[in-house]
Amino acid sequence: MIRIKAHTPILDLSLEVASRSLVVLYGPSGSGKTTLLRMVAGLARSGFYLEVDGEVWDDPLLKIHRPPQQRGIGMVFQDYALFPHLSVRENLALANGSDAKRIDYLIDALNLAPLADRKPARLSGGQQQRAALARALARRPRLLLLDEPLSAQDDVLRARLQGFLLDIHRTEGLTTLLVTHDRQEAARLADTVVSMADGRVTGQGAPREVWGGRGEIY
Ligand SMILES: Nc1ncnc2c1ncn2[C@@H]1O[C@H](COP(=O)(O)OP(=O)(O)OP(=O)(O)O)[C@@H](O)[C@H]1O
Repeated sequence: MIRIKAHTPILDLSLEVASRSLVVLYGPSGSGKTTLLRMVAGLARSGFYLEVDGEVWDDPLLKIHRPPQQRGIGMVFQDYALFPHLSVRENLALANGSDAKRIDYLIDALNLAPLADRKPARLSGGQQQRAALARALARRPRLLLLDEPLSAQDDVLRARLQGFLLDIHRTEGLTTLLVTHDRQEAARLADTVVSMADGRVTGQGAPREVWGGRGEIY
């Protein structure tokens, strides 16, 4: 279970989601989705309590703050944050240099094989996004934090990568928090949708509970 209670000027919410579930954060621009992911990642420090599987990661009263590198997370934020002086393969190796098989698997699964020796500046936006996703997975995280991870992909690749994400989420027993603005993507991927507006949670449940029907656009 992930439990978070935030009382900040930007976020005012109390949220519980099950471990090993794929949680989609859904809401208008500025509703606080990225801020919530940054809190779980350990990139924000004050005004919230966070507990993951019974371990307290942030508690302002007890002055507890677990550093990001000790959280077992893989993350893709909107700036990708790839190291510019390293090739795709070297970026992945920095995350998990001891597991070449894992790196080869991810390079292949994310359609990066012909690009593995290129530096980020010589990649398209969609290719950089896939490299960032590969790097997030390279370190075998237990918690995956994805801020619109497929937004720069074409429709065909996007559908295939949704399948890949679902598959790796399930087979590796990950807990995944994913932001998307695409309701069909949310309906396909989510065990649970958390809808947000103005820094608050406005709904939580399976896609059909939150949106009705089969969770599709209507
Ligand atoms: N560094 C910051 N300093 C002050 N306010 C910020 C900062 N970053 C974000 N905000 C504000 O916090 C609120 C939530 O922003 P956040 O980026 O979490 O929204 P979001 O739901 O992820 O939006 P989007 O869908 O556009 O990415 C917004 O009102 C935004 O203006």
